[in-house]
Amino acid sequence: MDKYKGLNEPQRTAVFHVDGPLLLLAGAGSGKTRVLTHRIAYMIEEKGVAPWQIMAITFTNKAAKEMRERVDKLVGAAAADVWVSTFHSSCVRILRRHADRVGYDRSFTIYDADDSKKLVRECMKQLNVDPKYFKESAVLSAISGAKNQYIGPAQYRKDALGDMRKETIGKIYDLYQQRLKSCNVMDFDDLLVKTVELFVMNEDVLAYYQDKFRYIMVDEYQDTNGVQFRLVHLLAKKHRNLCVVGDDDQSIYRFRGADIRNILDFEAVFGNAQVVRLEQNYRSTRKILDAANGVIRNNRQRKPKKLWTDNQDGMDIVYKTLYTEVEEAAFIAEQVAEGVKAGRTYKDHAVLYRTNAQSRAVEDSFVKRNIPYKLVGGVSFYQRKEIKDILAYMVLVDNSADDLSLRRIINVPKRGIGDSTVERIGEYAYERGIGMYEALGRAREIPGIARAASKVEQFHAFMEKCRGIAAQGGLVGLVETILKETGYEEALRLENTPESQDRLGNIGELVSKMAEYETMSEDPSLVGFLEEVALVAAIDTLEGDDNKVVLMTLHSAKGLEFPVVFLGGMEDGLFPGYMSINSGNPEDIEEERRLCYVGITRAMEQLYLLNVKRRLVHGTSQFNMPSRFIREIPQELLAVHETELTPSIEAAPVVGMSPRTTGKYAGSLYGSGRYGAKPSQGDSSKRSIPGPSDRTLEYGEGDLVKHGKFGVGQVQRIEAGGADYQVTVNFPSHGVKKLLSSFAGLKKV
Ligand SMILES: Nc1ncnc2c1ncn2[C@@H]1O[C@H](COP(=O)(O)OP(=O)(O)OP(=O)(O)O)[C@@H](O)[C@H]1O
Ligand SMILES: [Mg+2]
Repeated sequence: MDKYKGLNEPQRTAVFHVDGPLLLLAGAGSGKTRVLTHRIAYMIEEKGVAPWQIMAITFTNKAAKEMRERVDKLVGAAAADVWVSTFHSSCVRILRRHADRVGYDRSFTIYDADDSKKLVRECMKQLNVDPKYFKESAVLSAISGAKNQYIGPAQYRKDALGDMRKETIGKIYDLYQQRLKSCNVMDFDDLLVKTVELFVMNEDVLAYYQDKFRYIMVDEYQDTNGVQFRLVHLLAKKHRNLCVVGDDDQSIYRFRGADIRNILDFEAVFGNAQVVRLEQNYRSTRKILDAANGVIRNNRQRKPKKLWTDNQDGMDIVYKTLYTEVEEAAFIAEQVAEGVKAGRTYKDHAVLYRTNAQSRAVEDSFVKRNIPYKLVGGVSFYQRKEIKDILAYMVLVDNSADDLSLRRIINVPKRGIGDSTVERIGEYAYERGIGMYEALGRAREIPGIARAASKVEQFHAFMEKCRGIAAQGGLVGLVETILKETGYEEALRLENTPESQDRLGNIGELVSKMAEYETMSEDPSLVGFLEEVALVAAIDTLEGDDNKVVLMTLHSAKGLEFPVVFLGGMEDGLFPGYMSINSGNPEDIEEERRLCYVGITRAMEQLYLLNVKRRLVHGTSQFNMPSRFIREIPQELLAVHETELTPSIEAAPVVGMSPRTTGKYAGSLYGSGRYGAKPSQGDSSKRSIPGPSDRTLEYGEGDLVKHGKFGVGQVQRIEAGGADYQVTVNFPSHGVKKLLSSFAGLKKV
């Protein structure tokens, strides 16, 4: 039972409560996820629960991977059969076995958002819906919203009666769903919807899984939506051994249908639930935690709670205003470089932002300074054109009913099959109720494509050949055939531009991934590979062992932690965004505030809050006020920098910086010596202090210094003490130390 010594009392209560419903409701960094992993260990080792009877669901693939690793470490090989996965991958696993029970072939394909959008576009075209009035993305998000609430097309159309706009969307939804089904394709939301449908319609299947998964755990439960709730409820209602874990203050996916009531109503839905609250935060320094508490307490819609910590006060939170986003980015790069010089690793640092577009400037500055970084989200690897092209070939080999993939590549690279030919093939197939691929085999019969018929036949023959190769296994062989015989690779090589080189590099990466998949997986198959690819959420590109700075949106940072966190763009209009400021709905600001709370609580030791006076957004300058969330942080927690403040930002507890023209831009936040440790200190220009023995120190109050034993710390006070200086330094890992400068060997970092 030694394993459980590292848990506090309420954590242990939660770990040892195995039977019956359990709600673990607690703030950020209080060890919720840690409880889950220990609970799995406890059930297997102490309660004799079979690993395959345990299902643990997390929100992102990255979180699932991390949980898997932690469980493996705690339990060892015995844990291999525990299902640790996201909702989506659990559903895929279930549907691969039973999709026929909901009218799909088990080899169904999975569409990503981009594919779905294309299909919506096609449906709109077929229904003559004017894209001027209906944006695909809006239609798709309405469809997705409906699916998240488990509302099917029929129900949607019924509810829409009388609302013209909704009626139209209902029609599109209906056709979209038909088209998906006829191509044997599911979109991301369908994975959940169809699994729920499977259980609702097939009692035997449900009973099987209810008995299989006797113990169910869900992390980040505050962000579950309607269909996810149904799924969990169906699975758990027989044995009622359900443990959900979450924090209402971290509910940030309302826009994707997350329903905070799922967690707030848990006790009502599952009677006799044990409720455990955790209040001690183990992740962050006290200052960081106080800042987070300062922000979140402004939300009205929350269960009051207060997190405390035994951790050190830690360093002041750095708040800095720069002039442009380019300077903001340069500043971040500078700080990372300094941190690394002082002994941190790159991956200790994370840059979090509200919108993906903000990453661009940061990336540029990192490239300039040779700082390795990893972008999570944005245009992920699998969204790149060349990757999607090659994968479309492979999807078509796997599932010839997938018309969308066929359309994508029938003339890529160009092989003389024009748009009108493709349309004719589509019409021909549609009239006969067959797939386009089947129609290719009858090219000669298709009216109006006479000249292209032989090209179509050639393409068909080539695809047949590929299917032959695939049937014999050999993924790499298949992809190489595609790359060579279609001329795809050659065309890029001839183009010989930096972009085409880049694309070739990406393709090379894809081939290596396939090779790796083939050697690593127990039972490699084309469909298995494609599944893995389809499930790679953006977050997956974040591999633990890569020593790189992580750049990602606040949304994808949920559940993660980093020693140093930069929150850029702390501006009203960006964070919180204009939409939420102007919506008139206070809930929108509250959601943004929760996101801010999530962001702050990712930081373990050091937090930077940054904003700029002028930001280029879509090519136009925006002049934003500092984010209201900054004002909500107790001012004494912020490191203030004396500077020539402009009147517009003086009102906020702001640190500005002098314009670039007046001198060197603050090379280091502390390094320029113009920062005081406390705002109250007023003048903090302590570039160097003349000392008793006429020596000068290279650091001033507020500076970061490195000590041989204690690591990096922040200078709080420097006092002249006879022949030497007494320097008070706050080391996050060792607390506040008073040192004599001549002995301490402190180096400014
Ligand atoms: N009892 C404990 N003793 C020491 N460290 C702990 C304890 N509980 C949790 N921790 C550590 O605190 C950090 C936060 O834990 P964890 O990630 O489980 O929190 P969480 O509540 O899931 O946070 P979030 O709300 O952000 O998901 C981790 O580094 C974890 O190892
Ligand atoms: Mg967690």
